[in-house]
Amino acid sequence: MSADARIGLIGLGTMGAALASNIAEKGFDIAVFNRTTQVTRDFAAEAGDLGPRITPAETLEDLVAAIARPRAIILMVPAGDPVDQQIAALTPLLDDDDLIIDCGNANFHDTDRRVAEGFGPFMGVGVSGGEEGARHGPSIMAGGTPELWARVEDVMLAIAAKHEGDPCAALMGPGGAGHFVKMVHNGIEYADMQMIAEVYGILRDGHGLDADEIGDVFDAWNRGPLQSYLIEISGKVAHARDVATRKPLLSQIVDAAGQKGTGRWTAIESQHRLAPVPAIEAAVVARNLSARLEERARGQEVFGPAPQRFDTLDRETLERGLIAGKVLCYAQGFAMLSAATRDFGWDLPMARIAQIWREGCIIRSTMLDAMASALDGEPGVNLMFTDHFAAILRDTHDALRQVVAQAALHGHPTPALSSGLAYFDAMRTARGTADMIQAQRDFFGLHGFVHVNGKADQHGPWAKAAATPKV
Ligand SMILES: NC(=O)C1=CN([C@@H]2O[C@H](COP(=O)(O)OP(=O)(O)OC[C@H]3O[C@@H](n4cnc5c(N)ncnc54)[C@H](OP(=O)(O)O)[C@@H]3O)[C@@H](O)[C@H]2O)C=CC1
Ligand SMILES: O=C(CO)[C@H](O)[C@H](O)COP(=O)(O)O
Repeated sequence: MSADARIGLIGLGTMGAALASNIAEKGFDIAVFNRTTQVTRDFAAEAGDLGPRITPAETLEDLVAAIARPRAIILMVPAGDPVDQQIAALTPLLDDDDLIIDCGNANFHDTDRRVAEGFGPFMGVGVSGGEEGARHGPSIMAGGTPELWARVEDVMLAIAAKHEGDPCAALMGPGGAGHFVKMVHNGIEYADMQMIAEVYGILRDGHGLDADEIGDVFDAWNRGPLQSYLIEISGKVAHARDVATRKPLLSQIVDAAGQKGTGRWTAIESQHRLAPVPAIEAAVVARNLSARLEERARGQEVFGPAPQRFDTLDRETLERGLIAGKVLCYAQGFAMLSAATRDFGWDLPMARIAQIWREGCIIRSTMLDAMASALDGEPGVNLMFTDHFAAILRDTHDALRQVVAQAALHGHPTPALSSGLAYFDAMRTARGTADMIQAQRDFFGLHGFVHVNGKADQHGPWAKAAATPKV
């Protein structure tokens, strides 16, 4: 076997097979390996014109032998133990300077740990865009040193999606930075999807539209300010038919959402970073709640069905409410990235992140161009406060309020939209209600508070009595 492949790839599943084909199509020779050998054989057999650029390997030894030194090997296997298992199996076969690149959705803490373990050069790279993105151009969020990035940058830029010729691939920072950015990307994805699902519920159960009519609404919105991949595919799925029954496909799908963890990790990590992302948290909770099918059915028996028909919201208000919600999803996500820059000593390229999300990834949206511009001069700013998005929110927050209020009055759960609105209102309330929290904490625990006169560690009149030991 000649050792001339530019790169290797392990894991020919949905993403790995597409990524390997993309790499070969861009002119790089690639060696591939899959745990189940038949998958490797089938992949090679179906490679067509790309066949000459693909070396199928049936053992890890053959894979390693087929790659030019210093080697670079992509892992595209499920996050967690499979990655550690592959690293353990590969490491004894590799030279000291061979590079392993985990392109799956790893938890960034695992990526940091793997780098710290020092088994050899290692990068954690977030790849977004699903199968189609991986095949024809994903958005790539790389983590690692500039030296390691330089070794694979040509491949990554070649296979990435392009926005007006600009590759949607960049180095985010060291260690787990790439996987952190991908995690937050997925958090925004969860919140955006949940808001769309909530509006879908209002159109279906509130306005009584059928699936095709709902599809038409999303199609129309995709020609306006909401234009984005998720709105586009929402229109397509609404129009789709179930192959077996010819009924609208949506009506044949059990409404229990799956999840692999990235949204949950975003919500958990946001708490550690003290970076509020309530719309993302609400979206994770909504997925968890959706899975409680039996309890929800019981609740309907006990209380009667919640969502009622209503016609007190017009389509334009719904669209404008969703625009406000969408801006708030991204604002929360970018604020979390900003907190990570602060906490981890990273220098996440905020504007560049918005740029590389403009194509290829699941949360691509026409809004990202303006987000990139807004973050360019002021990377740490909350997008809510930038001229462009403040103007949009001034124009649309009332619509979001109408959507949330009307939905609540008519029994439609809108956790993500409601959380987005509460975030907006909290973030524009200079004098909130935490004075009560601080006084309560001081009352029962003598935790102290800051007085408005500037003095810290102050106590209420109860302090002396509370401090006196009981006899
Ligand atoms: N699907 C998507 O839209 C996206 C997925 N990702 C991430 O990409 C990664 C791969 O996902 P995807 O392609 O969808 O997954 P698939 O389930 O389609 O494929 C998984 C691949 O990993 C291999 N594999 C599974 N377990 C092991 C193991 N213990 N050791 C070695 N190989 C193993 C499988 O081999 P075998 O054939 O033997 O089972 C298969 O090739 C995940 O981290 C996922 O989160 C990232 C972006 C988008
Ligand atoms: O990373 C992705 C897209 O960006 C994957 O599609 C991921 O699997 C989506 O997350 P989940 O399965 O939790 O919905």
